[in-house]
Amino acid sequence: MAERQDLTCDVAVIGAGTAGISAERAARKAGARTLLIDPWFRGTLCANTGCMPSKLLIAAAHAAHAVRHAPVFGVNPGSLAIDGQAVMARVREERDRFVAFTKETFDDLPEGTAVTGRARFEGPGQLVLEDGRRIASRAIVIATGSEAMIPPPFRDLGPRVLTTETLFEIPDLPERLAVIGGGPIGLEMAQAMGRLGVRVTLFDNSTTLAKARCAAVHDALKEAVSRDLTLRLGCETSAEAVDGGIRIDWTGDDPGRAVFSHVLVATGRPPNLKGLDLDRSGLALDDHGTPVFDRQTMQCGDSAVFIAGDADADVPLLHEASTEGAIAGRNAAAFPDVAPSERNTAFTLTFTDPPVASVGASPEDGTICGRSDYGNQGRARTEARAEGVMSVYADADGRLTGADLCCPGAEHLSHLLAWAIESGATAPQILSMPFYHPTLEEGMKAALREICGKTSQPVPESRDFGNLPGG
Ligand SMILES: Cc1cc2nc3c(=O)[nH]c(=O)nc-3n(C[C@H](O)[C@H](O)[C@H](O)COP(=O)(O)OP(=O)(O)OC[C@H]3O[C@@H](n4cnc5c(N)ncnc54)[C@H](O)[C@@H]3O)c2cc1C
Ligand SMILES: NC(=O)c1ccc[n+]([C@@H]2O[C@H](COP(=O)([O-])OP(=O)(O)OC[C@H]3O[C@@H](n4cnc5c(N)ncnc54)[C@H](O)[C@@H]3O)[C@@H](O)[C@H]2O)c1
Repeated sequence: MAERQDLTCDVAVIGAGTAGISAERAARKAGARTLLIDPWFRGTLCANTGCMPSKLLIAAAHAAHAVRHAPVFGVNPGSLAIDGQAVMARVREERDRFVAFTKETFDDLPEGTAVTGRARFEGPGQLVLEDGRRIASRAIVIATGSEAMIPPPFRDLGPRVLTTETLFEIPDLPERLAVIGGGPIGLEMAQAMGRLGVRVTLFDNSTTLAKARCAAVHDALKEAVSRDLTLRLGCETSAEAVDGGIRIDWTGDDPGRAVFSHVLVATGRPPNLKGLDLDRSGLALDDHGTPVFDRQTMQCGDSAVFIAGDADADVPLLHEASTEGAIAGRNAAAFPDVAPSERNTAFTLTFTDPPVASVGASPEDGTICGRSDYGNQGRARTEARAEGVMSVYADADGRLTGADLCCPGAEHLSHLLAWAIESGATAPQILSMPFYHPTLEEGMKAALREICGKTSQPVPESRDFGNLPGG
């Protein structure tokens, strides 16, 4: 039998996804000898089964929608034919390119850094791989990601029940799809499938989609997605495998039953910590079994263990995984000289059409709110996509604190608002910036002026405040 080769390093990173790659890189940059441990090194969740394949499917849906919408402009492209197999083949082909890019990162690692295996805690600060090799390290970063949660009624019903681990592997578009869960995954995939000609019903046991914080934004989102799919909110579902599909029974205002060729379960992604034997780690765990940590240092208590990405269940988003990895890796290398880092303004963006975004503080009592209606906005009208709203929040001095939006261009407008909030800008300061005409950005002016009015902040005198020509 080959002799076991224990491994030694300064920083051991568990998980080679976005957070782990970033942590290893940051620790190495800080001078640490690192190990990056993963059972597969398959590339990141983002590239394989997350952000990128989902956006590829959405891109196909946009193309179908544009063709369907073209007659509004007097452009008649003829009848629309969607080749489901070609749609899915392109998703996989382009996805594989993204995966190959992320895998190139592993080729660039110094010799011996990548360790194939599954790590778990054997004791405080002690890691072991399933083949028995032990890892001696000064610090550890946990970056094991998240996994799809499948509620009991949908378990063990066979391959017709999909998660995003399997959705992008289906050879053809489903005939009739039930989507369980109206969070970002459910909404993005349900609308995309609907636009690609799939009959889609989206079920959520809550009455709020995408955890929307603003009623006007929620109404706009509901109205938009209802054009592409059937929404059933506030209902419980049960499911059974039957000939040719999965039968779903639902409760609620309009209870019923239907058979779907496929079901996509998108009911949340808890952290993937099960196999880590955290009970042996000596770390303080919360009620869900997740290590208690400081989000400015990513340190778990005062231990030499750090956590980053979806594994910490804080903000399961790509840019946060990457930032948290960098903070955790740098601090793991410097341990015990751990330094806090400023975190970015909270920001979520769901890629529906129109997109829905939340930035910064929520519309709490005492916050000033200004609103822009995009239902008649000039540039949006030229493109026959005038709909939705933007709510912008500010403190009593007119300083922007948050925003909720569901309107054309929200993907970009929400970035501008996040940057404005993070730079501490006030409504009058943003109003004195240049606004080109005709643009979707001009639509923001109404909300900003309303904030000026409500906070007695002067609208800049050198700017006209009448209605814009054309909308
Ligand atoms: C369908 C979908 C769409 C998404 N779209 C977006 C989007 O548009 N924008 C956005 O910001 N976010 C999006 N996200 C979220 C984003 O993809 C995640 O927040 C991010 O990829 C998490 O990165 P991570 O490094 O934490 O996890 P991962 O990339 O999953 O990495 C975890 C790694 O840990 C490894 N691992 C697990 N257990 C062990 C162990 N015991 N030992 C060693 N290794 C282990 C795994 O093999 C894996 O490689 C989406 C997610 C999904 C599912
Ligand atoms: N554009 C993006 O940034 C993007 C896109 C996709 C995913 N993500 C990330 O992935 C994470 C996971 O996404 P998600 O949409 O799976 O989770 P989520 O937790 O955000 O939403 C889950 C939804 O499912 C509903 N639900 C839960 N249990 C249910 C049940 N038994 N029956 C019916 N409905 C049920 C919830 O009410 C909720 O609306 C998100 O938190 C997000 O951070 C981000």
